[in-house]
Amino acid sequence: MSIQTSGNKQIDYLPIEQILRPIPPVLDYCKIDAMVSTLNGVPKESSTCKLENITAGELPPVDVLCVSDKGKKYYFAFGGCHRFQAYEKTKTAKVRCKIVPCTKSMLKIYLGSSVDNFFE
Ligand SMILES: Nc1ncnc2c1ncn2[C@@H]1O[C@H](COP(=O)(O)OP(=O)(O)OP(=O)(O)O)[C@@H](O)[C@H]1O
Repeated sequence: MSIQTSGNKQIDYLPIEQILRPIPPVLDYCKIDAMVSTLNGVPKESSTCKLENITAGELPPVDVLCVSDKGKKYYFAFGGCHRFQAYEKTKTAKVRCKIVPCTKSMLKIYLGSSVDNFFE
């Protein structure tokens, strides 16, 4: 659970290819393998999660920022790099998310002037 979404109980499922990930991941492959095992229904703890906190078959939702621009919605994730890898490895088409409404100028805090490269 994150500070941004602790009060948001709604879970959404977004197609993985619709989520933009501007920051290159730094990966712990043991963690990805443990998450794959959890998604496959065999809960396995990792460096950031104890077995008793795991639900077999699913991973905690990823926070996704949603920006509307010129009638189109754009989705950005700045975290969740291990969960995305686990979803790709298990060929899971939809990512379990918590969606946070955001504006282009808020996004600029993270992306600087390169923010415009992400919009049509
Ligand atoms: N093997 C696992 N099975 C189920 N849940 C896990 C497992 N490992 C970690 N988690 C949970 O997944 C969430 C994300 O973990 P973690 O932050 O380590 O990875 P991440 O997907 O790279 O996210 P971020 O980049 O935002 O840190 C946490 O709530 C953590 O408790």
